[in-house]
Amino acid sequence: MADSTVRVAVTGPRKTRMHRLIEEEGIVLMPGIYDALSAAVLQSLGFRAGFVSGYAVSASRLGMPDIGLLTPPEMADAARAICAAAPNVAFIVDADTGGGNALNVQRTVRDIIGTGAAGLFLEDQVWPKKCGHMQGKQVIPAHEHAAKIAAAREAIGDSDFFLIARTDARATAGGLSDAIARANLYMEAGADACFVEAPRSDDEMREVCKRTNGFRAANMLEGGYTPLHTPQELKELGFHLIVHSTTAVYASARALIDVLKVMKEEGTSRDQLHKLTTFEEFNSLIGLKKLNEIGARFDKFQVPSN
Ligand SMILES: C[C@@](O)(CC(=O)O)C(=O)O
Ligand SMILES: [Mg+2]
Repeated sequence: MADSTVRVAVTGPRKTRMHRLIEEEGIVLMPGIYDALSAAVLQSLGFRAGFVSGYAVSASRLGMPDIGLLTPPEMADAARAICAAAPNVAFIVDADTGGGNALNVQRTVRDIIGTGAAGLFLEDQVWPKKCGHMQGKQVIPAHEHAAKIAAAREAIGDSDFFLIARTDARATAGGLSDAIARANLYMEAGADACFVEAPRSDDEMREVCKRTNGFRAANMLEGGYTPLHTPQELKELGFHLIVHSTTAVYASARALIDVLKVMKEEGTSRDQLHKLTTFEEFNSLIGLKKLNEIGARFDKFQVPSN
């Protein structure tokens, strides 16, 4: 029988950045971002954690949907730029299926640790995978994914890095019960948290929280299968981590469409300045002042006088 209590206190020797955030905040809100600029915005607003979304990186980097076209090195490259642009934010990276078998998973995990990220998601879909809220998903056998989770755990070793095991089985013939059994198996294999993707109602979300062990993640994808909730509501249901995978990329797309549509019609941005950041605001967002100060210190090389 699975433990249904919401456990927040973290005991034992492994306590990563993410464990500490969960302990301090009770539930950790992670907007999905996709490049250095969106990461800088997140940091400037004071978010302590963020999610490098495969869906959003695939869209922003390739201009393509989340159907398994983005490769693990492309994702690691995006994560590197993101972590560098927002060093105060703990990022969880979407590693999709990890790129193949246990050996691929270990290479992917080490690459992502090298980006400075705080953890990753590893899912049990058949490659090429699909966004969890699209039709036609398939999953690999549970024991195979459990082995991939164990391989990821071994690759993590003593690193300050958090492992979230995701299952997409809710959408397959096994349904919610299989998804819950898989989540618990993956926790036994060494995950720090589980993520049952795309429950379809509050009742299903409650069931997930009642019957899975350890920390739990929820995905609030606008237009997806899962009802949208506030952090407080999700905490009461029994979740500890929230990813908002699509909010930022949808907001950017909306803003770009609206402003550029008018520009196409009118040929100027003159009447839309209120919809844009200002020159000063934008330069400040991406750290111009600090860089100018550093540059000024090295303007002239002076030999220290004795
Ligand atoms: C969380 C997600 O994997 C989207 C999804 O499959 O639901 C992402 O890439 O943001
Ligand atoms: Mg994804």
